[in-house]
Parts: sequence; C-alpha cells; structure tokens
Amino acid sequence: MAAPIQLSIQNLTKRYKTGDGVSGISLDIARGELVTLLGPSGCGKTTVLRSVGGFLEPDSGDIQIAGKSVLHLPPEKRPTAMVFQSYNLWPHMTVYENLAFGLKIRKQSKEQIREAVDRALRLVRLPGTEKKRPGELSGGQQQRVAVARALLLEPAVLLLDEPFSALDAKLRNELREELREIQSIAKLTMMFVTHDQEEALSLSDRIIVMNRGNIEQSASPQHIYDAPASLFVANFIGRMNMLDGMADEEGIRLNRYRLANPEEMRGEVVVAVRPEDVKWEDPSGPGLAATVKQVMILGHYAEITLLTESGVLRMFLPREEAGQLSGGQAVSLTFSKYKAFAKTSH
Ligand SMILES: Nc1ncnc2c1ncn2[C@@H]1O[C@H](COP(=O)(O)OP(=O)(O)OP(=O)(O)O)[C@@H](O)[C@H]1O
Repeated sequence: MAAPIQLSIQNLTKRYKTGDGVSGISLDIARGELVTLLGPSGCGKTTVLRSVGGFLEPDSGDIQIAGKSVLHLPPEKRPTAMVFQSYNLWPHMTVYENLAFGLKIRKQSKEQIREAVDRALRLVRLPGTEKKRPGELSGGQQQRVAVARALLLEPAVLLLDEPFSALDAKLRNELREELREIQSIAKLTMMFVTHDQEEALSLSDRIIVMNRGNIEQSASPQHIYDAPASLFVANFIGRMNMLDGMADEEGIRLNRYRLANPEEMRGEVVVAVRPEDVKWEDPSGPGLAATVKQVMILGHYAEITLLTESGVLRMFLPREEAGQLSGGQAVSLTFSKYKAFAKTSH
C-alpha cells in the first residue's frame, strides 16, 4: 500500500513586487519520503520551503500537512522544523541548552528532556558535547546540532534549506550520508532544497526540478537522469551533449547518421546524449563522422573530446579502450541511448 500523503501543496502562488516568485506549484510528499527541490538560483525553491514553514505568506493556494491546512498558523504552531544554511544556533547557550530549549517550552520534565537530548546527540554522532558552546564546534558539528534540534521537535515535515552548502565537499558528503541514515531510522518526511545536482541525485527518493517559478519534472533520481522531460532538465542534470539535428518522417538526421524518431517530431531538433552512451568505431561505420580532439585520462576512465559537424561532443570510455584513440584520428560515432527535443521547447 502506498504511504499516505504527509505534505500537500496545492496551486501555490507567491509573487514578489519585482514580479519574481512561484506560480501554481502543486506537489505531494508521502510520509517518510525525502524530496529535493532542485533548480538554479532564483527558481523559487526557497519561496516554496518558506511558505511551508510559515515564514512567507503565499498569495494563493493551500498547504496541508497530514490532511489539515496549516496556512493560517504561525511558524511555531506548524508541525514543521527548519534547518538553515547558517545553523542559527544561539551562541550564548551551550549545546545542551540549545537542544533543550524547544522541549522546555513544551513543558517536558527534566528527565524527559535529558533523555531526548542524549538520544538526539547520539543520532548525530556528537555525544559528549553538551557543555560546549556553538563557537567551540566546527561548522559540520554546528550543523549536526542544528539537525538534532530540529529532530527533537519531532516535526511532521522536516524542512532543510541548503543545510550543507557552507561546508567543504568531504564533510558535505559525510553529512548527506548521515542525514539519509537518520531519515530512514526515524522515517522522517523531508523537503530538502539545493541547487547542487549531485547532492539531489545522491540523497533523494524523488527530485522536483524547478525553473523560473515552475516545476519542470518530478521523478526519481534515476528517471530524471535517464529520461529528462525537457531540454532544461537535460541540460541541468549531469553531463549532456547537445547536438543540432533535423527531424522528418524518415527519422532524425545528424548529417549522415540516422536516428529513429519515436516522437515523430518535425523540423529542427536538439539531440541530447550522455557521454557514457556514445560508442565509437572505425570511420567507415554508418554513424556520425568525428575527429578526436583530445584524450584526457581521469583515473580509471577517460574523457574524449570529439569534433563533429553537429557540434563538439564528449565521450566517456574505460581507460584501456581510450588507449586506442589519439588526437586527429577519424572515427564514426553511434549512440546507445539519446533523447530528442524540439528546438522551440527551450
Ligand atoms: N523578499 C523578496 N523580495 C523580492 N524578490 C524576492 C524576494 N525573495 C525572493 N525573491 C525573488 O524571487 C525569486 C525566487 O527566489 P527564491 O529565493 O525562492 O529562489 P531560490 O531558487 O531559492 O534561489 P537561491 O538558490 O538563490 O536561494 C528570485 O528571483 C528572487 O530574487
């Protein structure tokens, strides 16, 4: 049986005086699901997140948590907790006091609070730091405390606004893994905002790609990667070659290379193909004629840059296979997978 809907955003519109914002956003998040809002700076991710948290009043639409509208509740009355990029810990309080604060307001007993704080600190791997102040902790540790504080509120939906973007790459990876673990232990429902596609691909049950205040696609990371719904998504996620082609009733032409045209498009198209889906053979083959420009060895694989009449193209090959290629060599290229988009759709 499918998990029940925990968060439902219906037709959310928020326009700032500048005309920017989001328009008609609708999305559901199931209980226990980790959904990432992904998109370039300014696409409206934070606007959606803040509306759910109650920090922003939308112009229209509804936000329901576990079936009840929360639109008229202030942030502290909503069953949500938010983790910010900037941690937002109280610098004059100890870690223990930072964590206990929300529970004291809820009038829990001292023993209950101690037990809950202990548990939360173990979960974020920081036992023994109770007496420290935030300033005595590293950035990663402070963010772990901020996550623990949010967890202690037992939110129906946990909101995270680029929580790891101030940290270095290694630490960011570690914290992502930890968050994923915590999420699956605690069966939390999470809405996570990021502009980092790698973060979204590695962390999410589902990714919602946003562009200019609208949703472009909502699907699993694998599906977003394999079957981008638009040229924008194809461009935004992963490495992608974009080649100019022409579609007619016989197929799609990239010079002499003929591709099938399953969507029966007509006129100018862009053929999107991932570097790992490009195959090569000797130049007498029926594929796209190309000349090797550069072979770059990157660990156990190689990135080959090729020149074609349809544009520059990149191909990934295992290192041993790349040894057969060198600059100036003529080859014929075929694609094991590709997707074509009408040129006007961008
Ligand atoms: N208070 C505001 N007043 C006016 N315009 C705003 C305000 N807040 C956001 N905007 C604009 O609305 C659009 C969406 O902003 P939002 O912060 O939701 O985007 P975002 O995708 O989260 O971007 P970022 O990754 O940079 O935070 C942007 O063009 C932004 O400049």
